[in-house]
Amino acid sequence: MSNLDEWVHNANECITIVQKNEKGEIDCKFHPTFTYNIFGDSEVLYGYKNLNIEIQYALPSMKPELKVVYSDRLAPESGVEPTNVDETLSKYLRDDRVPENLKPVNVHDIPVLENYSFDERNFCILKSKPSDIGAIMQYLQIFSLFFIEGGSFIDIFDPKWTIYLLYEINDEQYYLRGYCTAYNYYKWDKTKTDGERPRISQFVILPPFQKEGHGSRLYNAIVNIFLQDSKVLEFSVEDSSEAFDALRDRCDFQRLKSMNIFTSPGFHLPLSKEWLHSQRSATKLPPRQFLRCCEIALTMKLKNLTLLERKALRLLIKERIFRQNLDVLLQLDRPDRLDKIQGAYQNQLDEYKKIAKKLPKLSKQESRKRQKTK
Ligand SMILES: CC(=O)SCCNC(=O)CCNC(=O)[C@H](O)C(C)(C)COP(=O)(O)OP(=O)(O)OC[C@H]1O[C@@H](n2cnc3c(N)ncnc32)[C@H](O)[C@@H]1OP(=O)(O)O
Repeated sequence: MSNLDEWVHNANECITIVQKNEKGEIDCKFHPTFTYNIFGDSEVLYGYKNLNIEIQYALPSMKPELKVVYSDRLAPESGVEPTNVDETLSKYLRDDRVPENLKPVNVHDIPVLENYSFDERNFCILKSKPSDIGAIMQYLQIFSLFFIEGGSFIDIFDPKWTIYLLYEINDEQYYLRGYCTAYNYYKWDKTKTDGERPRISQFVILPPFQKEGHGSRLYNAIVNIFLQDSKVLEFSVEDSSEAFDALRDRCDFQRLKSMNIFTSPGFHLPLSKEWLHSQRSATKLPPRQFLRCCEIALTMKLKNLTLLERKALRLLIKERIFRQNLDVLLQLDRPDRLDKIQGAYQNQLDEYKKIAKKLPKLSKQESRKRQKTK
């Protein structure tokens, strides 16, 4: 047998996802980020030389065609069973809980939430129940495995799911650029019996189109829907990733800024529980995310804070760190616990300073110096 490395391949590098338009022209090509759900934790494929796997998606139906090409395959006498690429991958290419031969979806019929242009290209965000677009959803599910760590298939027939699709429109053809699913939980409230708490579950912008602002556009369009819907009392995010956290912080901070939260009369240290409660409910953010945005804004004002205000900010952040890590911290003796909290506080402050560098500066009014008292 020749060099062993020739027969072993990283699945993420071997697989290429290709989108083709209705004329069969290539729209874009990219690799998956994760394949551990499909091929196991090592994401390794064995037993082929020069292995090349293409999953070709036909737009707009997203019907996939799998093409596996290699120059040589290990013979049975070698004692090594080559990975059954075709069979293993095919199980995930289509959600087999969806009946076959569903009526094709006409993308033009999906309700439009928003249109926008970027770089002289046109985009639209569509909103649908996944079951209404089952013919597309059956093939889209694998993208959550490919791009979200811990991603999984959703039950498209559960009416509590909503899907938001992002398409680029060119010559009246629709090109998929990303999507987001959200699940509608019930939220109890004294004043409302039909309160809802949607949770953003899967959020993907296809790799060639990341870092162009589409993720922020899609997130803001979805949040605007939540803000306009009187039934929605709060919205949250399921198992976020580092990149999505960054996007969320940036978008939430800017929205709160434009809602004048940081110029509200009660926005001063120490923050009162009443102020936090009254202001947060209008933003529909979960308490932790609302507080995080406030802490970022206060960190941006750090230079203008008095010693007492700085102490109040330190206590605010440390108290939150303590509450969030109660179980672990209570197991430490007092000096170690204080040390850990101080370290976590310092890291948090450094993180906020990094985030703040990418945010628009606070206006003079927002970051005004404390009025000197005589
Ligand atoms: C709930 C969940 O599903 S968590 C999992 C989230 N999904 C994933 O992790 C899957 C893989 N990743 C993705 O799908 C995407 O990277 C996302 C969703 C995380 C982000 O989407 P994007 O479209 O890249 O976001 P967006 O473009 O708005 O912002 C990303 C960065 O690009 C920058 N950017 C935005 N527009 C431009 C532009 N025109 N030129 C250059 N940079 C830009 C932003 O400032 C931001 O910078 P930062 O990373 O330094 O903060």
